[in-house]
Amino acid sequence: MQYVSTRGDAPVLGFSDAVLAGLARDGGLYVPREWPQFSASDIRAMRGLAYPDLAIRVLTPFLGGEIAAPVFEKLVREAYATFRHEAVCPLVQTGANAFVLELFHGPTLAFKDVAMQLLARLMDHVLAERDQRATIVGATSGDTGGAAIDAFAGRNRTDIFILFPHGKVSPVQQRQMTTSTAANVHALALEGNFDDCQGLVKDMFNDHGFRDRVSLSGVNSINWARIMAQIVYYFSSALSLGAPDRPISFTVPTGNFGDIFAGYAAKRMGLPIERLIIATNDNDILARTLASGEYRTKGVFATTSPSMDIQVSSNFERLLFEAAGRDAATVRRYMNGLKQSGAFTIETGQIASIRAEFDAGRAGVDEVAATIRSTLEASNYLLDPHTAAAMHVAVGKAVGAIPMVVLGTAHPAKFPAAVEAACGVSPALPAWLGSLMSADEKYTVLPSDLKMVEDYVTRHTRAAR
Ligand SMILES: Cc1ncc(COP(=O)(O)O)c(C=O)c1O
Ligand SMILES: N[C@@H](CCOP(=O)(O)O)C(=O)O
Repeated sequence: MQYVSTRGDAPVLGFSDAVLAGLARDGGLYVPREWPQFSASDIRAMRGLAYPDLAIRVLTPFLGGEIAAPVFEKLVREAYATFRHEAVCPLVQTGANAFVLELFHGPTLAFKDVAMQLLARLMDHVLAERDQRATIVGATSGDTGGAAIDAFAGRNRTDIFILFPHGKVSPVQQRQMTTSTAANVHALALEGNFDDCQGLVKDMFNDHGFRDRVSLSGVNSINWARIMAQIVYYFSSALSLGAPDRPISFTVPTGNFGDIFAGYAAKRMGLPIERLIIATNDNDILARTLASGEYRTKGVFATTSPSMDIQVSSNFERLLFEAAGRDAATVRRYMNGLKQSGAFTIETGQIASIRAEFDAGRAGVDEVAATIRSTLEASNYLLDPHTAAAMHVAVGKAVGAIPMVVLGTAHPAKFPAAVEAACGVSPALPAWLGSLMSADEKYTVLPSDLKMVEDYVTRHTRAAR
């Protein structure tokens, strides 16, 4: 398997190089040259597999033979042994034909753990084989940072720098980043919002001198391996509900479009998915884009679902590449428009092809709170605000007998204030995270300034040449 850039002007890479590359050198995102295919009988044969075995089956075609089967199996088993639920990603019924796919049983209580635990092990393996080190720089609106720090803490071949928007993440999210005692972990509170953090990370990748000097790698969903690992739970949940003999729809709380793009990938690989529904909060750029065909950024609003407070939705570029028939020139034109004027208009045929697969809806802060309350009353099920945004959208989009799976992307205890304000119940952190809120915090506040962040990284990484 080879990986090509959505902007068509970067080297074509094999799997291991794509894992280390993060962003392509032309500013684009890597995608597999073709989608592995599973027939209905291949999918039927996956029924009953334990999650790690399913992951091995679904993901092996992406490796292109670069990682020996016993090694990959060991990495996968170790990654999912960190989860505290036997099913890894269990499916819970919350209504007639309505389900929540719980993705928050990993070490940091968010869906990011599913991919990050595997990615850290894959990177370590590739770096060890090459006897190299890497500097990881990541941006977070709250959950990626904690998951990445947990997965990479103490790893000898990587130093990790996480940029989070100062004062704009929940206290639990912040402490998951700032209480690590590992010497290779650096939490950086940036004066700005998530889009500023993500913009700086991309600028660092596009500064090739810096990139090469520190052997830069990325752990955001710009890294193909993040998306890849997230494909598996679309298969596991659909199989539980009768795939491939029954189509399933998914509603996904969406920010950077990584999670829902993994669903699109699963569909392209043969999984019978009826609709992929994008749920946004008040930062509704994707819902507006689907309605109007124009992608137009406006300011970021702070909401009770802070991890979705995003305007520049990185992985939408991967979808545009597919919708444009993999024409990199079209993607470059759109991305230039975004850079120059904060907007671009999607060609008519392309937006029609996106609408054929996707639907979208928005949940405002009051609707999120009302959904937390009503779901608790009706189903005795406590939602976090991100999952609640998706639940609100899903209710309006459910169609007849087709099961609707809402992706449960975070544990409610990560957002106790918003949950308590909505329904009066303050969810407690699991006992094994008990010391989190009293541990000492360590982080550095930096302005949203490329040079200052690059200088900080250069001074603190062990990978600088
Ligand atoms: C809890 C939670 N839900 C939803 C999202 C949105 O996911 P994505 O960025 O993959 O669209 C995020 C952040 O990524 C998140 O942390
Ligand atoms: N919501 C995310 C933002 C970064 O997304 P990623 O999937 O690209 O890492 C977060 O919680 O940090």
